[in-house]
Amino acid sequence: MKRVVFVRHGQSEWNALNQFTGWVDVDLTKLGLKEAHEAGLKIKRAGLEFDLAFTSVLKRAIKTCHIILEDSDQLWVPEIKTWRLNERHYGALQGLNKEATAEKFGIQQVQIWRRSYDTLPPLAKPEDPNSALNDRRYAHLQKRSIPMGENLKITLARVIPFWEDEIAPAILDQKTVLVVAHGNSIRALAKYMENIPEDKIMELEIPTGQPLVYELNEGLEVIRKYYL
Ligand SMILES: O=C(O)[C@H](O)COP(=O)(O)O
Repeated sequence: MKRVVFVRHGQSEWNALNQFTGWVDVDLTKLGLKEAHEAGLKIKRAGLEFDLAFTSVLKRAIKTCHIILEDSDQLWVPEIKTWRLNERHYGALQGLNKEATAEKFGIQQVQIWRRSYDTLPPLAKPEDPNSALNDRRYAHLQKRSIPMGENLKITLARVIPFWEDEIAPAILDQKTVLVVAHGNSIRALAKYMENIPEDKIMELEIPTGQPLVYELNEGLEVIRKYYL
């Protein structure tokens, strides 16, 4: 039987402040570190041994990945980092407080921005200091003509090619794989793997720091899914 384990990073500084985060590269909080250590321990206790780990290019996921591998005594495991597993880019919402934004634009609008499948967030302007990030990571979006902000549909369209090209072949090659990513990149993967319809995916929430195991058959269809 084949296995892939998804873990959303531990609580980040902006999760704690309830701010839209997206591609802003914030660190883990103390609680986030604790969640990562607990995830590592759960994986160790479950006897899960990985052959390969994948994570994003954002430090909250990378650190969670390293803590898990260290605490389960598997720090040797080869690791691949990719922007394709990043959190969805939250456009001009990045850095805004979710509650204050709901007070300004209404709870319903904010819920649409957060959970609608194909509504884009308000787009960030590249020169907007709040969109952070004048850095090379934005070049990935620009080069691919992806707008400065993603909905789940666009997120899925950039996550799934990576699944198809890198993760799925590794699993088919008998490798047990760890994927440490983000709420919305994991939702995109779950939607694809479980064939969850567009109007149902908005109900799926991914908690921080909880290892989610998918058992798969030879054709990579989901047999069973459970949290450790
Ligand atoms: O980027 C963020 O703000 C969070 O990590 C995910 O946020 P969401 O639950 O509002 O999509």
